[in-house]
Amino acid sequence: MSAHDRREESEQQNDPLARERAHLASSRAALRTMREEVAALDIRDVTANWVNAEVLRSQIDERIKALADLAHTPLFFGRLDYGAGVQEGQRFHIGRRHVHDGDGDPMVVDWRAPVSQPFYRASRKDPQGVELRRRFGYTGGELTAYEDERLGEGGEGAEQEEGVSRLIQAEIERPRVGPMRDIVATIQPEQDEIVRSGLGGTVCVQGGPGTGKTAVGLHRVAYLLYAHRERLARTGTLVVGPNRSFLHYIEQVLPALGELEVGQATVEELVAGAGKVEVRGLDGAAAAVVKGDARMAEVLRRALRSQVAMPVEPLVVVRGSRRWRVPAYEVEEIVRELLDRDIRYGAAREALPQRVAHTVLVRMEQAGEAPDDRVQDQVARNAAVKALVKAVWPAVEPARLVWRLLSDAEYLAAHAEGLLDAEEQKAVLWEKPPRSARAAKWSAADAVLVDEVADLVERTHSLGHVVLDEAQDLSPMQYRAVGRRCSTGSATVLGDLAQGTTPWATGSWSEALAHLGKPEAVVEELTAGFRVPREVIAYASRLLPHMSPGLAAVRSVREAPGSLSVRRVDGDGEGRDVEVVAACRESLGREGSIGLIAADARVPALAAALEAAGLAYLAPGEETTPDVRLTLVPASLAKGLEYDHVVLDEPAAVVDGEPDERTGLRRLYVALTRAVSGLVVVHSAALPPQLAA
Ligand SMILES: Nc1ncnc2c1ncn2[C@@H]1O[C@H](COP(=O)(O)OP(=O)(O)OP(=O)(O)O)[C@@H](O)[C@H]1O
Repeated sequence: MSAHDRREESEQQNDPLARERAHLASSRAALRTMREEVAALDIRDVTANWVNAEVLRSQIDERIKALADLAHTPLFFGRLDYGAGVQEGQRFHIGRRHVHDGDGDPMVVDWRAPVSQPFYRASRKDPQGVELRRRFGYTGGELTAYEDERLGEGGEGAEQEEGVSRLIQAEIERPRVGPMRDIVATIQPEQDEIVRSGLGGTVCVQGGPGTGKTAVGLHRVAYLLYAHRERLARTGTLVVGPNRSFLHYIEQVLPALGELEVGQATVEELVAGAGKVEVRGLDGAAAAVVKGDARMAEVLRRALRSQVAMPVEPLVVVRGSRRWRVPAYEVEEIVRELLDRDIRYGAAREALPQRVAHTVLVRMEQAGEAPDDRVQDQVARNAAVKALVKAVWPAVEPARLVWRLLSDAEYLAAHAEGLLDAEEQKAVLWEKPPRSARAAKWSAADAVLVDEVADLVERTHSLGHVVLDEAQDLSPMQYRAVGRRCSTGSATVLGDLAQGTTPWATGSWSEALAHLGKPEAVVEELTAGFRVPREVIAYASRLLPHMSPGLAAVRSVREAPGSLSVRRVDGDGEGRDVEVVAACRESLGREGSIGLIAADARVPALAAALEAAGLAYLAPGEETTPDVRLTLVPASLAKGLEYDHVVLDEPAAVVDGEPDERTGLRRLYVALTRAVSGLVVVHSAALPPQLAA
């Protein structure tokens, strides 16, 4: 060892930060070795078969990808030193993935491993065997700080009674560029309980804006994939979000956690794929409300069952010189029995010929013949039996059935009797019925109806786990559509009743969960707000009693003095637009992302104003870059998104852009709660009185 090395070693021993940096460096080296080992695997030794080799190769490629060392995601973010107990004297560095040294000893443990759990849960009251918890701070990939909490007896440290620690605060306020990031280093105890809850049960999370619902849902998927990797690899997992721009915003979180296999879709995409109808039409609110109502499920069920017609003539099967006759009432018995059983229309249709053939077989036996199974199959395929099935239990094309219901007033009336009143029936009927199912301009709600019928005909494939975000906005029929995609699995349902902005938005989680088919799900509440500073959330919460009475305001963990500014511009709108552009420019003088949120109808005018001022801007879902950090956001797309700084244009226009006041106020509430560091409200019209109060 050189004198220089010796000096370095002794400095490290005295300097904890230097020691941690050294551990980081050796962990990275170990990760590199792990990657090289995988890359060097010679698959010729293990498989001679070409197909197997291809499969193995792609698995190895995946593994290499998963072992990548990402420059901007620190390899570990925390450390636990256990005191007395099962893990006595053990020390673990906690990170996004497991890293081990040449002897197989862990250098970094995965945050999802059981030994990591106390990192998120232990407190001074309940240390869970932990002596010391250390959190690391990074600047541009460099380990630059740490924060200690001594949880053992008489301990002291960074833990605070109120609010969150300094590092967490800094993490939340770290300027945003690009898509949503993970929160793995700073998951809070109440969030962790949800993240680590078991795969078997469905969890529903109610939480105000910025309480971390989306973050928690995504981390739960990552956790479940770790804890039940094989099972979920077989059954699949899916994240359902409200629109594409939202899905783009969250799409990097799971890959950053090493999970590359999770699907993402909007409800519309889910059902359009299955029902094979393309959504090209729009419904008025009245039609959409009825089409989304759960009573429609019964209308569809009745219509489908009405396709089954009782036989009127006996079945006559000719085989060789003999004729076998089954009277109509006997066939009817079989049909009724199939109708009574809880099986899909399609499955019953497949079972019918075998059942009928069986009665023929019984007759043959009674006549002294000794037919075997092959004979039953032959009879089932006999032309007379086929013709009977076609007449009695016809094949159904789901889109055609829905087309007929929405086109034919009498047909609808026959199946909606006692379920939908005359006005409701009128609301769903097409004014000008398309000539065929193919020619129909299906709406989003129609596609859900087709999907429901498709499921009645043939069971929808169920995934192992589905995360449903912004769930408050789904209609009962949409809940059913999502529910059948996790009928044998479980779900994480995330939402905020106060942010419901559809005419059918759910009023209670128990109702929503019943439609989803998970009435036994537990409803958890998140109450601590991470995104929005205290001053801003207090301002937005003025709306709560007017739009969602009974819901408690979010308790923000962050104080950011000066984070709210409300600017009134006298005179016409031109002055206001100038002020809006000025506010955007001012925000651009700070670090991070900027969202200009405005009523949808105001977007074109503001786009023109930004262009005239030479300010480049993006649409929601387009990734911010260091060069273009401003996004022009129509209020209807703001849900779920966030920006470091928000400029909110004309609150009254946001409220007026909605069909009713309650929806308008909720839309405004969403817009007011997108800011992490600062909100500037610019208006020339009077503020809505509920906000001005
Ligand atoms: N424990 C945490 N540590 C650090 N940041 C957090 C934590 N929890 C939440 N956040 C941050 O707070 C912000 C809001 O989180 P998220 O978008 O998940 O909230 P939400 O409840 O889904 O909000 P909304 O109702 O508005 O959709 C995000 O930037 C998220 O990273």
